[in-house]
Amino acid sequence: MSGLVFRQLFDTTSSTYTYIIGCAVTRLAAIIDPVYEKVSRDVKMVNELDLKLKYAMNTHCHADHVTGTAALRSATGCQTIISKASAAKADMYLNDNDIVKIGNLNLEARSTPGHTDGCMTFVLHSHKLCFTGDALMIRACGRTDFQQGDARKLYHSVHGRILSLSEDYSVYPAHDYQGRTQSSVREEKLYNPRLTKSEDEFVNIMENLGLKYPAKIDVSVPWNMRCGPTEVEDKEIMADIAANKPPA
Ligand SMILES: N[C@@H](CCC(=O)N[C@@H](CSS)C(=O)NCC(=O)O)C(=O)O
Repeated sequence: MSGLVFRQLFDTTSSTYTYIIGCAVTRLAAIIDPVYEKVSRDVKMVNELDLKLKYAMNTHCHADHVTGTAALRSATGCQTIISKASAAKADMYLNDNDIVKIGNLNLEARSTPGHTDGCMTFVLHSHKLCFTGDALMIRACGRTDFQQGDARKLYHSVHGRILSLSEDYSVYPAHDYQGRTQSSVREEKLYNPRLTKSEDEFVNIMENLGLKYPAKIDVSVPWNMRCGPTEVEDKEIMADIAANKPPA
């Protein structure tokens, strides 16, 4: 990928993908959807790639893991970013169609609500990549039964803002639970078992997913509304997260 330094990292506990996107010329970088317990790994990787972290961003206020964005700011001096519509705390807030400049790279922020109101998909047109968070997953999509979940909104977000990209765009989600790493707009248009259906059928599927609530929802949402802990992988905080104890 000419001009781009790109890594996909995985957290086995929450099945979260974290992405590093770096400009090969200026060495400036952004990290998307970092996990609190993995911040040391991420800082090491950024350093080994000879990058300087400019932004730590979230696609949305996650409900299943605590974000590493504020800890990355403490460790590297980067700025934290989330959508304005998320109502979560950060240094910078994104609105629909905003562009995040990372050296010579331009990352477009597309509002894709439905899993939460503040969900954004980040699109790197120069390299035909999109980071879909929990809006579009591989052969799946984000659930719509809590936070501000709305299946009809999600259906229109995914069709209007993601599957409308050209078919050769690669799709990188925030999670996969079956070991898959990436997809494409073409594959999801053809094979997504939910989004290939009519809107009404999609709503029916989403109302009957029968998923348990994420184990860490009660600790993740309050932390993520404040950008996560500022301490880097603090043992007591990690023990509290493991014990489902929300921030004071
Ligand atoms: N078991 C996991 C939570 C799994 C889950 O609910 N995943 C979410 C995204 S994280 S809020 C989702 O939208 N899943 C959709 C799907 O079809 O799997 C846990 O306990 O954390």
